[in-house]
Amino acid sequence: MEEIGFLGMGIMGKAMAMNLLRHGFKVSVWNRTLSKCDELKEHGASVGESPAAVIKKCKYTIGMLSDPAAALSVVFDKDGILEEICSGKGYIDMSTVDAETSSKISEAVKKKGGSFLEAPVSGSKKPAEDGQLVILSAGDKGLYDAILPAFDVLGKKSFFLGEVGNGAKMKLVVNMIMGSMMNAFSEGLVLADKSGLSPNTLLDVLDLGAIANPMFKMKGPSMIQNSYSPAFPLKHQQKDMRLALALGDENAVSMPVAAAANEAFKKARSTGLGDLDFSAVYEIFKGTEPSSA
Ligand SMILES: NC(=O)C1=CN([C@@H]2O[C@H](COP(=O)(O)OP(=O)(O)OC[C@H]3O[C@@H](n4cnc5c(N)ncnc54)[C@H](OP(=O)(O)O)[C@@H]3O)[C@@H](O)[C@H]2O)C=CC1
Ligand SMILES: O=CC(=O)O
Repeated sequence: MEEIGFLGMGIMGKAMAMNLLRHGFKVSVWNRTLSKCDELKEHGASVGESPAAVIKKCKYTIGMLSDPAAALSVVFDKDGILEEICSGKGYIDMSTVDAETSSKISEAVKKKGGSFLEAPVSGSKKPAEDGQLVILSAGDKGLYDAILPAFDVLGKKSFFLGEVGNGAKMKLVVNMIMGSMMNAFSEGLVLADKSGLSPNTLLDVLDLGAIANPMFKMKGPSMIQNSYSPAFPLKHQQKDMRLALALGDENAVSMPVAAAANEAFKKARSTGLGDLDFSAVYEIFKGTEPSSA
């Protein structure tokens, strides 16, 4: 396949670009903080000086940016994607954003003759490293078909969900559920501890029953040790709760559980936990500050 552009070398983007390199793809990368491209360069990537430069060089470019503001910035700002996107080129935004942001980008790219696919992912740092993401794409079907060889490396399953916005909405619903679960899990760990039970035994019991899941299994032991090295930063989980609640507003869906979870994530952010893993919301329920990160 032709050289693939990759914008955004954060936790996810770096792992995904590395994975493409490992599988023999030629990759051209860009990151706002340029030094984060160094490791990729050592592994054979070329480095572009701007999003526009990467788009100019590559037929297909992937973006993995933090939030709607960042996703819009790489498209619309100076030296952004719109300066070079044209007929025959495609942009694939894998960031988690709302449907409105995605539609804005899609319209602008299409107006320049380019094609657009949104493709947010489910799965965190480790699945990104291992090529085990779940890819939730929507938009241009031709672009989806063309980029599938790369998706097959990045993910274990790719969905095509139809018109732009459907991928974004699906991702927000999934993360709304995940954020709410993390809150219930944290409350349960505190309740076990305060009522004289062993949180470790709780993990064993949970893992054998109907609500066993990879998230409890993976995050539980480190949470009990107050260890929150970021795989999925808490500030991004709170962004996803906020965007999911807005989707609930638009559709008049009452979401009291998600609203309460959002408050806990907001509180965690306000106490300086935003850059830690989203499981650090546990500290809010314990009513303590983390002793280690
Ligand atoms: N981490 C995870 O487990 C998962 C994350 N996601 C989603 O993927 C996306 C990326 O997440 P993750 O990699 O964890 O996030 P990080 O915070 O690690 O990385 C964010 C990236 O966005 C860039 N960025 C931020 N603001 C701007 C801006 N204004 N202009 C240009 N670039 C900008 C950062 O650049 P710089 O280095 O210069 O700050 C960095 O490359 C998010 O939408 C997140 O919700 C989805 C699934 C899992
Ligand atoms: O968006 C986060 C994830 O783990 O999926």
